[in-house]
This record gives sequence, C-alpha cells and structure tokens, in this order.
Amino acid sequence: MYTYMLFQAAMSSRRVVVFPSSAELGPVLARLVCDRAQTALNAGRSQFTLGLSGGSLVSLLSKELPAQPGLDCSKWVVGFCDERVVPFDDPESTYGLYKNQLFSKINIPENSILAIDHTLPVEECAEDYARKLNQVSSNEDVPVFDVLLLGMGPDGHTCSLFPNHPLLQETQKTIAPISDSPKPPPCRVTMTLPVVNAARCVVFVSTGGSKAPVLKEILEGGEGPALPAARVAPSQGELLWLVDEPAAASLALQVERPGPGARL
Ligand SMILES: O=C(O)[C@H](O)[C@@H](O)[C@H](O)[C@H](O)COP(=O)(O)O
Repeated sequence: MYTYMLFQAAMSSRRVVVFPSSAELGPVLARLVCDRAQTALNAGRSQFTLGLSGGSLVSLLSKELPAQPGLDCSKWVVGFCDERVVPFDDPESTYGLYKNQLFSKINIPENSILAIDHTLPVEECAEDYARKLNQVSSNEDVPVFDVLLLGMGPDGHTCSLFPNHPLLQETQKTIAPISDSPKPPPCRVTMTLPVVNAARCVVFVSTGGSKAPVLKEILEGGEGPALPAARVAPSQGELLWLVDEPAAASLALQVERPGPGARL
C-alpha cells in the first residue's frame, strides 16, 4: 500500500497533453525544449543537456526546432537516450539521421554532440558511451539531463528497454549494452532507468492509433508487470506525455488540450 501511495505521489506531477495531430504537437515540443534550455542557462548552469531518441522524433524535431525564432544552441550538449551500434551512414543509425536532418541546420558545436563509437564491440561501446556522458553534470554518479525526449513502441518499450528484459532491473550501469534487442538491429546501447529517472524533465512523444491500447495500459494501469515506459517516473523532475488524438483515443483520465501557441 505504501509503495502504491508513493507511486501515486510520483504520478501526480505527470501531465498528459493531447494535440489534434503531430502538426500541432511539433511546435509546442520545440518551444518546450527551448524554454527548458533557457531555464537551465538562466539558473546559471553552463550548458543545457538534451537526450534524443529515434523513431518519429527525428523528423518532428528536425522540422520544428530550426524554425524556433532566435534559436541559439551554442551551449547545448546533446546525447542519445539509446543508439543502434551500426555505422553512422547506415540508415538505422539514429545519430546519422539527426546529423543529416537536424545538426546540419542548428549551431550545436560538433564536440557537444555525444555520439557512440560504433567500431567497438557492444559492451565496450556502452562503457565508452557511459564515460562520454561524464561531461553531463551528475548526482551520485548518475548523469542528470535537463531534458530527455523519449518515444514509445507499440510493445511499451522506451529507449532500448524492452518488456520483460533483464535490463529493466539494471541499477549499477548508467549506459547498458544490449545484443538481443527484439527490435532490429539487435546490438544497441541504452540509458538505464536510473539515468532516465534522474532527469529534470522527461518528455514522451507518442502519436498514432497503434499506440492507443498500450498508452491506456501505461497511463491508466494494466494487470501484468509494468511495461518499460510505465517505469519512467523522474524522482525529482517533470514527466510529460505529448500525444495526438488517435493515440489518446482510449484514455479515460483527465488530459490537457492546449490551444495553438501554448507553452508547457
Ligand atoms: O531505436 C528504436 O528502435 C526507436 O528509436 C524506437 O525506440 C522508437 O523510439 C519507438 O519505437 C517509437 O517510435 P515512433 O516515435 O516512431 O512511434
């Protein structure tokens, strides 16, 4: 019961925000990222740290972020919530997609983009990437990102944390290797739940009707063990779910429906 009450308390800071479609969601997401960057820098931090995910986020951010008025990314440090261990010119490389679609359009310094070394075997690649994240300020050795942007698969996975996978129990590593990903490609590195839940702000972006059943299970509770995305509950930070109407179609809980130009 006590655990349940703690769970409910953590959930109370969660916001579920519904948009008619990605066309309305995208600009609000981009504004949110820029606002949190401003907050970080105004608070006297020397850098704004952002974690990116793949999937539909790549094209959404690549369209909306460069369109933000007065965008200045010179103090941004960008990492990846997970990454496929493939060469950067492979169409499966998340870094490769962002490099072509986004990084070429905004002024993030090249050495502030923390990419994996895909030439290493997956275990060493994870250790190497964990060391790279040491340049993000940390709390008890866990990097604390200002904002993490996450996607969610129709199976409830997020980052490369898949349902029923032992990595869900990982508490020692900040970045873990996975060589049996049920979704190809099999070799990946991923942030672990302690890192995700240490972030100041975690934003899920989930769109499309195929997400409706799993979104309902994650946000309103299901009978089986908690799915990976349901285990995301930042201990001190904000949790936002930005979804479109088709994804939200089965939800009974109270949601926000902001108008155009809204700031979250
Ligand atoms: O590495 C991956 O396989 C993808 O990054 C994946 O985890 C993605 O984030 C989700 O499947 C959500 O995808 P959509 O945003 O396209 O729904």
